[in-house]
Parts: sequence; structure tokens; C-alpha cells
Amino acid sequence: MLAFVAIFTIFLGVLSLWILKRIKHFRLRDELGLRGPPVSYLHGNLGDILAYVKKNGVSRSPWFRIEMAKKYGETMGMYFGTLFEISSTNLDFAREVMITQFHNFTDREAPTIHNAYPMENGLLQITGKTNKGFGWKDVRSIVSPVFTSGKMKKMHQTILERVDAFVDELDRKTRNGKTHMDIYDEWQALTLDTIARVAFGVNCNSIQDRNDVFYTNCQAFFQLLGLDKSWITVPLSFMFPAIGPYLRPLSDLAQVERPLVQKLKEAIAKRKKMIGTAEAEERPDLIQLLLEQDLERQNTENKPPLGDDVVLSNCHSFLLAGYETTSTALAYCTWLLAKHGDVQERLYDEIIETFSNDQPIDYEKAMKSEYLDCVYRETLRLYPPVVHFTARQCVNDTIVTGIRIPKGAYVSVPVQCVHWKEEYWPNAMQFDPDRFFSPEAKKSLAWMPFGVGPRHCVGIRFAEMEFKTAIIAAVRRFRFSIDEKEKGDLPIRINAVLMRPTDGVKLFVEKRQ
Ligand code: HEM
Repeated sequence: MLAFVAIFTIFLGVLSLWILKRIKHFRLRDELGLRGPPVSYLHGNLGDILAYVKKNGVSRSPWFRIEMAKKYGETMGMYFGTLFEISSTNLDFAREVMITQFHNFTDREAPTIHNAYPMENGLLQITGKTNKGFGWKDVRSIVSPVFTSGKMKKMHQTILERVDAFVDELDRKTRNGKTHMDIYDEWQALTLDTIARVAFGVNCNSIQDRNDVFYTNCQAFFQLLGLDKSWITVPLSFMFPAIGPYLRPLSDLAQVERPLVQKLKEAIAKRKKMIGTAEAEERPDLIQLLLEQDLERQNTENKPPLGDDVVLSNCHSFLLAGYETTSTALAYCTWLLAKHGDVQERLYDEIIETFSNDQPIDYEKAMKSEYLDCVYRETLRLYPPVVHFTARQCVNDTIVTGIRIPKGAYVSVPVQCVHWKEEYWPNAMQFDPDRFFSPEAKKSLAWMPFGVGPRHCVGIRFAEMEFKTAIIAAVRRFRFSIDEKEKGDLPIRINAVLMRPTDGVKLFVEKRQ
């Protein structure tokens, strides 16, 4: 009996301490002098997001933070479960956090459910310091050289082959004339096949077969990222971060991830055996380049090898980061071109002048096409596919633009809020590629679809090359249009860190004569 009383008393003591700590944590925002929506001690402000979406519809989810900023200021505080985030659209704030004071903000913000195998050592997730003797900087220094323009040129041939297969498939689908289709689905198949081949040497063929293991499981993975889809495990990991990593194996995410991980393991094992062969030299993939960089570092800097788990985590990062993002950008672009026929025809003229109808698309020329570059930039400004990933965890107490930021707090620069701010982009909601003829617009910090500073998107060159090659191939062969009645706004939604079309992108595709 005495033992029971003692245990119960200890339990009550620990529980009280835990509750007090939690209450103190939820008062942090007030202590820092920041404003934000009233907080629930259970879920923080998660309930506000769900209530907002319920009231206004999921298509308004990208406007949640904009409305919060209008109410509480351009730099404000919110709690996602216990995750305390200072969110700002102020460019001085963004510059300090992402660039000048990067040493104080090396880690990315993410729910703890992703701090687990197979993601934890991948670039998307890895922290500045790990307990394994390496951290973000080590992995980034191995991965960055994989994406230099020399290496990109080598990969361009593989991209061209996939783009050709994509155009042939659209040809087949439009052989009876103008055809109504979900172009998002088509672009997803293209970008998945491309990343699978270019990154892992895997010949998946979802352009023709949507039952491909990569295609079905990657699609399911992105669906499940939303709070509303993984509605137990993801919110629980926000509310009780300590249990997040243990929830992952139980989550639906793990179910769809398992076959992908198996495929990636096979691809890594195969590629390891090919190192040094003529075939590997001629057609390098990202795994090979990663393994080579790792070897070089071991030889020249006497560093220990990264190990198979780290290589696997990074391949997982390439797969997730490299397919959904680019397909979403391509879908937005074709929808905007279909809506703005004049822009489409002007782009077509530039393309035909530079690349005749059957000429292979030259990498250098594609990168130099001026109007195409404006269309690319304006698409990503108006519809940035990744919106809430430009977020960091503070690793040392510091002060940013006069605001005290304690170690452990998160800071975020929500991309759509910056891109849609009239102060930075006049007539922000208008699609106007011409604005990017101005060199100031090209250099502006307020254009941040790939993030900012040393931790910006490592795949930026790859994404640009794939996007531009695919748009040239598509626009020179097909005309895209939409019904007058569908010319309103495209329904979009926030899914975790992504902003994507709610229900596909339906438009008409017809062959040009
Ligand atoms: C249109 C396509 C893409 C968009 C809009 C995009 C956007 C982003 C954004 C916003 C970030 C966060 C940057 C930050 O925190 O400052 C990011 C990070 C990252 N992206 Fe991309 N991305 C795209 C394509 C790709 C591709 C094709 C790959 C790989 C093949 C890739 C790999 C990564 C990786 C590994 C990171 C993490 C980098 C790090 O933390 O060091 N992305 N991306």
C-alpha cells in the first residue's frame, strides 16, 4: 500500500510538472510580445485551422495565414500543437533568419513524426547536429555538387527521353481531336518517371501504366500528408512531440512508404555494383553521384563513409522533393497558359523561333529562352508549390529585427503570403510574366519559391531544367485551353507544406497543325 501511495505521489508530481511546463510554453508568445489567435492548451491553434477550413472550404486554406497576418501583424505567433512558430512576411526578418543569422537557424521545422526512419538523415529533414558525428552541412556538401550545371547537362538526355514519351502519350490521347483531360495527372506521371530514372536508374513507366508501384505509393504518400488525412498520427505528433518518431511505423505513411523504401534499397545495391563501369559513366544517376562524392570526401578529407541509411534517406528526399513539386508547377503553368491564350501564343512564337518542330531541345538554348523564363518565374510566384517549408528551428537564443527568439522556437516565412503581398508585387493576384523582364524582379528576395539562403532547394537547377524542357516540348506540339465557365480561380489547397490543386487540373488539349 505504501509503495502504491509513493508511486502515485511521484506520478502526480511528474504530471504537475509536465502541465506547468506546458502552460509556461503556451505563454511564451505573450512573453515575447507577439500577437496571435487565442491558444488551446491541448492543440494550440490547430483547431483554428480546422475551423477556418470547415467554415470557408478547403480551397481557402492558403488564405488562412494571410488573414491571421491581417489580424495580428506581419510578424506573429501561432502554435501547431505545441510547436511554437513565429511567422513573418517581413523581408528584413526573412533575410536575417535565412541568410545573415543562418548559424542560429540551421534546422528545419517539421512535425516529429518525420524524425524517423527512413527520413531522418535525408536533406529535407536532417538537423545541423546529429548524434552520429555528421549533420546537415556534411550531407549538403556531398549532395550539392551532384546538382552542378555540368552534371545537369549529363542528365538532360534522360529527361528528354521521358519528355518525348510524355508527348507521344498526349499525341495518342488527342488523336481524335481536342480532348478534355486532367493534365496534373499526366505531369505527375512524367515527373515521377523522370526522377526515378535520373535519380535511381529505375525504369518506371507510369506515363503508360498508372499502376506502377512508385506512382501509386507516391500519390498515396502526398495525399496522407494532410492533417485531415492522417488525422490521428500527424496531429498527435504536433500535440505530443516526444512520441512523434514512434508513431511513424504505425502510421499510414509507413504503409505506403515500405514498397518505396524496398525499391530504393534495390536501386542503391544495384548502383553500388556498377561504380566505375562504362555504363555508369555514360548514364550517371543521383545515387551514383552521391556515392562518388562520398568516396571523394573519404579519400581527400579522411572522413568516415555516410553509410547506407544516409544514402537511402537522401534518395527518399530526392523522390519526395523531386516529383510532386515539379509536376505541380507544370500543372499550374499549363492551366495559366490555357487561361491566358495570348501568353501561350507569345511563348509558342518564341519556342518555334528557337527550336523548330522536331529538333531535340538543347539544354543551353532552353535555359536562355527569355520569355519562357518570365513565364516560369511568374508561374512559381503566383502558384508556389511549396509554401510552408521555408521554416527553421532556432538553435541558439537570439534577437531578429528586435524580436527575441528563444532556442527551440520555430520561425517561418510562408511563401504564398510573401508572393501575394501587394507591397512586394503590385497587382499580385494577376498573372503577368512581363514583370520578370525587370532585373530587380529577378533578384528580389520576395521571389522565394525555392526558399532562401544556404538551406534553399538543392534541386533548383534540376527543377528548372525539367520544367523548361517539358513546357517547350508540350507547347510546341499542343494547344491548351479551358471552357469560358472554368476560367475562374483554380481550386487549390494546402496539404502540409505543399500548395496543390484540390481536384486535378482539367483542360482541353489539342494538337497544333
Ligand atoms: C518546382 C520544383 C521545386 C520547388 C518549388 C521546390 C521548393 C523547395 C523549397 C521551398 C525548399 C525549402 C527551402 C528552404 O527551406 O529555404 C526545398 C528544399 C529542398 N528541395 Fe526542392 N523544390 C523543387 C524541386 C526539387 C527537386 C527536383 C529536388 C531534387 C531532385 C528537390 C530537392 C530538395 C531538397 C533535398 C531540399 C532540402 C534542402 C536542404 O534542406 O538542404 N527539390 N525545395
